[in-house]
Amino acid sequence: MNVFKLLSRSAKAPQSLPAEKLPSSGAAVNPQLFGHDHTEQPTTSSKKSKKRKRGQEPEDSQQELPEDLDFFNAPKEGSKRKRKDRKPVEQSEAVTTTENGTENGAAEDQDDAYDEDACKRVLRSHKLKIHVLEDFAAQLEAPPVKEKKKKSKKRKEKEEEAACKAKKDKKQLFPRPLESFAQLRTRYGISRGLAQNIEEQGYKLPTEVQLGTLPLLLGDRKKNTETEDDGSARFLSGDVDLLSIAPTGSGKTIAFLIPIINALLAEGKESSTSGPRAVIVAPTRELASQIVNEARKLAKGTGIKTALMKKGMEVVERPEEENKAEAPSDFEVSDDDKSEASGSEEEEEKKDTLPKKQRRRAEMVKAAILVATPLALLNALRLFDGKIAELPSVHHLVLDEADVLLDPLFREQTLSVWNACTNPSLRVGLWSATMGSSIEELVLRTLNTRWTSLPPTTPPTPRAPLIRAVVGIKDTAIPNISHKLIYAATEQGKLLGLRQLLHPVALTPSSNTPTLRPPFLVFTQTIPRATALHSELLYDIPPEAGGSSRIAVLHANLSSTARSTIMTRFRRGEIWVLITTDLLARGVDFRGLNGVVNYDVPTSAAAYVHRVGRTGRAGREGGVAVTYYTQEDIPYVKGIANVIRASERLRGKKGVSGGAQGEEEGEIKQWLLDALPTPSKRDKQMLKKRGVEARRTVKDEAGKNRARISTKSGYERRRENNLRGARRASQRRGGEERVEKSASGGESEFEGFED
Ligand SMILES: Nc1ncnc2c1ncn2[C@@H]1O[C@H](COP(=O)(O)OP(=O)(O)OP(=O)(O)O)[C@@H](O)[C@H]1O
Repeated sequence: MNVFKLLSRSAKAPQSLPAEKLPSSGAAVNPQLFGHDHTEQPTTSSKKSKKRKRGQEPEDSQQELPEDLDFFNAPKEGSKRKRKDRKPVEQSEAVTTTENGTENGAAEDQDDAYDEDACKRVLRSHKLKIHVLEDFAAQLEAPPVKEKKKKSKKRKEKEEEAACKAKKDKKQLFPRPLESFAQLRTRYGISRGLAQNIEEQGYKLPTEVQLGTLPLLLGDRKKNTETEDDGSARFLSGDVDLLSIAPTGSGKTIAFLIPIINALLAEGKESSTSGPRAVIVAPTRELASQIVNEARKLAKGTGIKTALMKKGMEVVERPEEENKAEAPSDFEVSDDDKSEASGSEEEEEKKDTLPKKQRRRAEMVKAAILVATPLALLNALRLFDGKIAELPSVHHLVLDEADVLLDPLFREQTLSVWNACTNPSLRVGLWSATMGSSIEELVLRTLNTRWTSLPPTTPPTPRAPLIRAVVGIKDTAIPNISHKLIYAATEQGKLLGLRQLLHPVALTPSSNTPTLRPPFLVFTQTIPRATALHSELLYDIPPEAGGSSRIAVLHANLSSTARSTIMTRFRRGEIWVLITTDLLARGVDFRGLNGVVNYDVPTSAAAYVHRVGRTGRAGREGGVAVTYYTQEDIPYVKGIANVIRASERLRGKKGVSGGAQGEEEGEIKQWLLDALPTPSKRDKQMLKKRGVEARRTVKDEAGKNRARISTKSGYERRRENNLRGARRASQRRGGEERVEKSASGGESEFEGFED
């Protein structure tokens, strides 16, 4: 008897969730994950907030919300400025208005009520920790002197001492948290156009990562002018490099886009012609195009353009000879690419009237913000002689999903892009929901190398500090979803389990299977497994419910058009079940996704965090993450079980330390954690690199990659194989007979036409 099977059977049947609590039923009243009350009521140093536990309804949730909190509802008549009436905001005007002060000044009066204790309390309640990274603090205390001579022993010792000291007094910062998006204009003086766009997007209450990092990146003007400076003013000037680790779906995208768009607007029109001024790198095309959409919405009407890097676009001027060699006569930029390249529709219209030959040259990116995958950008930067062209115009570099971009898989490409951004005042932002310490070290090393290789300036330019902001517990899944870790024993068991999820019977409260309503994502380890699972499940959805059109597969081997069509259909709700690989594990935002199924276990704890983070976005409750594991996966499941337990601890479940009595019971019991083996470091590395060995793709006789996912037993499959073999053999025999006949006087074979 298998102990895992026995024990997982004993688990309590999960209760079905009320319909209104599903992610697909709409946006959450509050997008924050922790410490809601501090932002619901303006906090002052004298007021203490009452904490509400996650999952518990706010007292007034049934009542009508105050207007400033009712931001997810349709705008009431007359409450919103009409788009048509809005004049495009001139960049210069935006800056002038900003400099002249606030539009209504309403939030300014609250500023004085906030003292440092209040800041500390709010940041703590939102589980937000902000530090200046140690090495940097040490170096700021003793700025690096570029030495020609070898360091003396004494000097080395001194430096080590300074580093130790800095480590001890690790500098924690307490910037004034952003209470509402309205404060972006009143306190941080962002441009009016940008503020209007934020308002039109319905964003009012900032999430944890936004309330902590926006003040850091926009620069707290007030703090800088205060005389009683405790030394933190230089870190709050806005001129910082940032490492931000915040839960999935917590709104990191707008947290890095708002400061960039604002800075570009402040720079003015003059610099708009000299190449991209901000580069955002993302690991997949899907994520990159999502960022482009977000940026375009935020920068609408401001004159700031955003482009998605595509094949055939250029970011640097090439010598004439290279252009000739690089533009083959049959090359033409697709209509789609063209509009992305310049971002201006009028320009595109003009170009369409040009003779075809003139349009054949690669499109030059004119947008101020360029979003790209590392490889696409690197290809565009690669010169004829193999060298990488420089991008000195870039002042802002963002690595979204920084840990995967700096992982060995993308590392070389990402670092090449980073090093191509040669502007000495380049500010870098690294964002992700997970960040290993080795990645942090790599970031520090890279920044150090870049700093020491800069030519000396007079007067010396102060080094920008590297600040790290962490929301919640690092590398943990979001607390607002429920996790099911199910032992399925075999591959067939997993398929049966998934079929139960697809079958409407699974939705009844009495059912012993998890409740999972479409739309949901199903993750597999490899592309062949995703396609095999798709063919197996293709006819599982009844025709009355839409049949095979409701289920689709998305992976990197599909054309980009097919990929974007599937994404659009899934977002529209036409596809209910999307089978995919880790291609969609990171960053992609499907707001109303009800669940995630890990059909194959993720290859690391971080991969689990990102995969399951596709549901429960922006504080939505009711998302479910189902993970099946088989006998082969047992050596690797402990990491995932630990992540689930930590997430349940954040949620406050019973049976998990920190959980209160009377709360729901946690999914991961102590006996399971005790029973699961701890994988070695090497095992973990191998798993990350190769996945579960038993699930790796095998090549069939025809040399094609095949993955077998089927409910058929081994006996049935053998019988079918034998039959197929017999049929092939008889066909071969028939063919040989025909050849023999033709050789002995039959029609001669066709041997081509004579000249
Ligand atoms: N302040 C806010 N209020 C309400 N919704 C928000 C807010 N900020 C962001 N959102 C929404 O939250 C969703 C998730 O945002 P986003 O994709 O930026 O998350 P993320 O932190 O980058 O997630 P991931 O780690 O998965 O990449 C988006 O639909 C976005 O529109």
